[in-house]
Amino acid sequence: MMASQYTRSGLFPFPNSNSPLLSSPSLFLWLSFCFTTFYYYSRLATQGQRKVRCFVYCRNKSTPRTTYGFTRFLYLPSLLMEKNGKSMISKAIGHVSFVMRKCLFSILSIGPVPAHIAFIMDGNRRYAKRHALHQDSTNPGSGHRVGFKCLISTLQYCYEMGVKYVTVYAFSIDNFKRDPQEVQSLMDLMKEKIDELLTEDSVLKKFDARINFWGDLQLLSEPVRLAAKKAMDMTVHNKGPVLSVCVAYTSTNEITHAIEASVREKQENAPIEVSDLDRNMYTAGCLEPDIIIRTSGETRLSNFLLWQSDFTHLQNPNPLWPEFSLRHLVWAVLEYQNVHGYLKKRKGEIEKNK
Ligand SMILES: CC(C)=CCC/C(C)=C/CC/C(C)=C/COP(=O)(O)OP(=O)(O)O
Repeated sequence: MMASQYTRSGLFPFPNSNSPLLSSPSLFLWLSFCFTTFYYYSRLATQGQRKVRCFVYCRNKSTPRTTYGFTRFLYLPSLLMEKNGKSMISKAIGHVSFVMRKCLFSILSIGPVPAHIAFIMDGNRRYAKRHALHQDSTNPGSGHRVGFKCLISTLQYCYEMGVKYVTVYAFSIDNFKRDPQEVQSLMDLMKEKIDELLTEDSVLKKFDARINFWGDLQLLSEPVRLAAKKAMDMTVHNKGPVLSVCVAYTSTNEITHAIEASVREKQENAPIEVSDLDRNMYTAGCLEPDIIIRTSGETRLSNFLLWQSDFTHLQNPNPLWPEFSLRHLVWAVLEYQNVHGYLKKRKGEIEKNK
């Protein structure tokens, strides 16, 4: 039904747009320019320099001496300027990337910026397998560790863009059925990472963000439950954006709890309204997600935010979660801007007929 409203137009290989951004070729060219420059800078900062540095320090026997000497000569200034483990050049590149992101996000904000983005962080184990990360029965969480790093950079981009709520599906109730050693290792990782989120230089501190944990927290191991509670208490008065972590969560479980709580609140035989359930959902007080992004190309919602997603734009990019990057996030927002007008109109019509 939606597809019939679309026609291809102009420079942008997208359906017809309601967003002023997508319908303007010059802005699109600007966006492409900013993004490409940023992308190559950030690649240089994260991968290139590290690889070259490894190469310079750990020359193996097969490296030709001239190549080794030449590379060393080229990168000597950056090595000399190294201060506190981080070279001044990589710091400068960090600043440039930040400015490029600012430009990119201010161009993006010409269209509607989503207030709430939710992520199903799928594909961490497949990533570990594909990249042959050290992962055996005693250390099953290496893909999830890379996944956590990706979560931190994604949070940073979302908050810089002006997204107020970010929600992530970190552990479903069904995940407790996995191998006990894997569950234990994920719980240990969760505890470690929650503690890390409370440190001075964490992304939560930087943006004065609040953290929520949604789910049947009684099912969690005690250390994780206590860490989650401590994190919620410590950030409850923060005024910045919000991170909600769904752990020991399924949507059907959330709905069941909301029904039970609504029944408890009501007088005998009083009818239960949709608004009663809304009030008793974990998500009460939070806007419905504008976009749900599930990585690794999976197209199912897997019992995630079913109650809250009737007007949500679903996105299924192909990369595994640890490979998800700024480029995929920007693409998701552009697609959302493209369908935003249609979703808003449909929502208005349905609310009018209620
Ligand atoms: C504190 C905090 C928010 C921590 C979150 C850490 C993190 C990245 C958790 C992801 C958990 C998870 C079960 C992902 C699904 O990938 P999968 O294991 O199902 O991988 P697969 O799809 O390849 O099987």
